[in-house]
Amino acid sequence: MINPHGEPLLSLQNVSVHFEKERLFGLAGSDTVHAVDDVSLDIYENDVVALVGESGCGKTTLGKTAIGVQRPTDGRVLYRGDDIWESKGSNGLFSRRGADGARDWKEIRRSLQMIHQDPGSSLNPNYSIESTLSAPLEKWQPEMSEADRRARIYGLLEYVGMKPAQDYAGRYPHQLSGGEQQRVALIRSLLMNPDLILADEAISALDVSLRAEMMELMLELQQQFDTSYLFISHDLANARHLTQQAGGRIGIMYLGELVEIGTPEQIIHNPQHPYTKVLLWATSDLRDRSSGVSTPPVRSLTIPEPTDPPSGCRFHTRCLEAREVCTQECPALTDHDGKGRRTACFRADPNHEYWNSDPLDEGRMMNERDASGESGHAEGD
Ligand SMILES: Nc1ncnc2c1ncn2[C@@H]1O[C@H](COP(=O)(O)OP(=O)(O)OP(=O)(O)O)[C@@H](O)[C@H]1O
Repeated sequence: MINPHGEPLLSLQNVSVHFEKERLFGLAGSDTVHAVDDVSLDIYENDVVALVGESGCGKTTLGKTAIGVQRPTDGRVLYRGDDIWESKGSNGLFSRRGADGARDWKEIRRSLQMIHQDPGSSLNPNYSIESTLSAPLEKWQPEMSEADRRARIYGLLEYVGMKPAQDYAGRYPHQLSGGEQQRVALIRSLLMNPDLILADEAISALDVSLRAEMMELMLELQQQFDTSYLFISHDLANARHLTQQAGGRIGIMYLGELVEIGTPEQIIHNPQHPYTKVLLWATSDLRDRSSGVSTPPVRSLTIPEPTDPPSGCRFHTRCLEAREVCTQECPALTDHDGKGRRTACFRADPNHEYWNSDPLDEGRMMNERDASGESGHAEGD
């Protein structure tokens, strides 16, 4: 899928999302949160893309922007070539198939679905499982008879291991385990016949033993329903598990930016971006124990605030490899070796002036940190 053919299903073009945040302690004015900055990403039919990064790096905001739930402050999101915000209308409240032929927003909405970390909160507690699963079929396949609908729902419940289906169909969400609720949420999304499902930390709340099972199920159902997944996780090991089997890609985010994207093979076994190496170090299942490195490969544990991202490469304040040029210039996400993987780091370019740049002036860095009051937060806060 790294060199996919055909038009992208979804194309994020230079997408930024900024939020205005009131200042604390009654201070006048607001700060701008750079939740997502200048991200471009194409997602194809039957694609699987996993976004990974530490808490607050913008994964959810980017995912919601991809499915049209969050409006970008800059850039465009195209669904099969149509700008989804033009289809949605300027106030985001109405749908239309305009004179200019813009695609119907309702069609886009159905095509881009989401499952959450907590399925309990997205399943209506007053509806039985059968009613919950009937609703999308009644809406999108109104010609289907009641008997066929029931057969379809029972068939899927059995397929995901909820047997006897008749018993489960009559239950209410609170009568299911977390894993069962998540399977129902997945089936409900799939019954909308979507092109893409945003799975935002969809397996994080499950017991470790159930996570692999849920990922297998997602992949099996992907084949049946012909859908793509945008999978959000803070866990690189889960992202690898899912993308490896699906021939997908892992995208690494740092402070609102996509800093590296490639196949799981490229990201796990040959990472180019220093931040990807930090994530690998922090993932006990993937850490290279033979390296004997017992401390994280970073200069500083402090993660800068998204209201005040560092100049140049945003990772330079923590990067062990940073040089002076990294404090001034922002590296573009680039395919440096023509193998499809893109990295936003000067070190991936053997001809970049980085290699002649001076080492970082530690004294100046310290002064800058002091001057800014070291406003960031430490990893794990
Ligand atoms: N509606 C909002 N208003 C203001 N700031 C927001 C809003 N939504 C998100 N943010 C901020 O944007 C940044 C990115 O948040 P986001 O939830 O996208 O990150 P994330 O990587 O998904 O984090 P997590 O893994 O903790 O869910 C954070 O600093 C967050 O506080």
